[in-house]
Amino acid sequence: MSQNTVSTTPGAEAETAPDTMVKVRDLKTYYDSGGLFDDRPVKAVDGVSFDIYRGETLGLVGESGCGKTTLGRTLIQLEAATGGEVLFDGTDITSLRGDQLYEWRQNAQMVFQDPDSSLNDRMTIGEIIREPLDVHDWKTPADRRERVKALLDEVGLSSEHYYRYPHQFSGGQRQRIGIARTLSLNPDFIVLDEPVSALDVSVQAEIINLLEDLQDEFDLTYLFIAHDLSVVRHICDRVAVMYLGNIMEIGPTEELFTDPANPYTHALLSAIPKPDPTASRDRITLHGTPPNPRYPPTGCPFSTRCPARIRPDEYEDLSDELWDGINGFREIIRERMRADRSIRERVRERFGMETRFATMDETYDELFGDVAVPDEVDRVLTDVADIASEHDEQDAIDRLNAEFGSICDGVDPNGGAGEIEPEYYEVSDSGRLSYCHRHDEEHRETATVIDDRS
Ligand SMILES: Nc1ncnc2c1ncn2[C@@H]1O[C@H](COP(=O)(O)OP(=O)(O)OP(=O)(O)O)[C@@H](O)[C@H]1O
Repeated sequence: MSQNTVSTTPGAEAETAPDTMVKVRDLKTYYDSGGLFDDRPVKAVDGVSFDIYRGETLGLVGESGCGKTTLGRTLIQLEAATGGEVLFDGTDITSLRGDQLYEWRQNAQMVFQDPDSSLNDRMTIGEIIREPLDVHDWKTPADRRERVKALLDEVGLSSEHYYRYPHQFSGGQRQRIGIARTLSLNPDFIVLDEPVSALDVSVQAEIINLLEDLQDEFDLTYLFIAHDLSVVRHICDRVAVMYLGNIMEIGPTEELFTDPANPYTHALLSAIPKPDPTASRDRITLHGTPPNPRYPPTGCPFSTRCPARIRPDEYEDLSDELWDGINGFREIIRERMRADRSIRERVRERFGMETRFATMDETYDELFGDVAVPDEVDRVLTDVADIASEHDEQDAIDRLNAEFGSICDGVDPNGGAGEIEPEYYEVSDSGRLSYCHRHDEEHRETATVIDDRS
């Protein structure tokens, strides 16, 4: 992959880009955490910018909890944005209220993952599909009945199903009913939130084919949220990869799958089980779980687990094992800092009694017991362990960062005080974007760094 070092703002290439339907700019959706002692919000979507082109299927992938559903819901205003803009054909829908929002909603709908819980069991199929038409007072009751019958036909059901109830249908048929309801007001844009994940594998392909047919017939634009990357590869024109409320990479599907640019995309793709177990691509083990979105790390959101995290020059030659151990150490200290320790636990600690939290010595032994640690590194790590043992976790992390931190942790290499975040870099001729410092030409490319590890 040729590395293009020009950093850019997503959507900046709009003049030559295909017809843009939705422009998302610095969108944030935070949830109040309702914490008694800590009122920091859950940063479910933490400043994303991207475009959705008319008529395309844009995939949205990432681990559970990274903010996919929240982003999808915010795009159609089922969730209120905390900040930023969602421009649909130029109108910022985050600022619509009352009648205007109600009118606009006809244009954008959502298909939910679980067709069991999204259909009201006490309503007939006809009533369920007709409800949006009734709510919007669409034409006459007779027109509505006709429209519902036509929609039943469109989704592969029949008009006889009008007076039946959801429990009389299979999972796949119920999802067809959900799709018919979604189509009733003739939307332009549909968020498909894991539309086939709850269905039997044998039925998934049928629903995917139906969605593709409907897209062609009604010129629909889809945001397709999914866990299953093989489905995404099959159905999506472009893919956005999300991690901890941020979009890490976005670009054409095939390109992104065959030549990922962002370290997180590498990691996500390497976790796909391969049909051929002897295939050469190595699995990158992602250590730990994603950080809590109430306490995202400083700098790059993926820095705490990144297999290609940039190191300070003097530590470039440390073994990967030791480097991973140091990163794990930092995460454990971060966790301790935020652990929701019960009052009882705190009292026990206060009186020097044992608690369920491992001591720093135990942690240190576990991480570094079997690893060769050069003396100068050992001195720093022992120092950090001592500071953390005194519950000065922030001081311990500051000490770790001062020694081992890099631009990825938000540390300014020029000694500035502000926190540095990555920028988007254009990484291919198609305009694919990746959010990672590695694309700056002064650093080695991600693919090389990852290859060297394996
Ligand atoms: N109503 C809410 N109130 C508080 N926190 C929420 C709420 N909804 C979601 N969250 C939190 O926001 C973060 C993002 O959740 P979201 O459901 O958007 O992720 P996701 O990627 O869709 O996950 P999944 O794939 O499991 O559906 C999670 O940490 C989640 O716990």
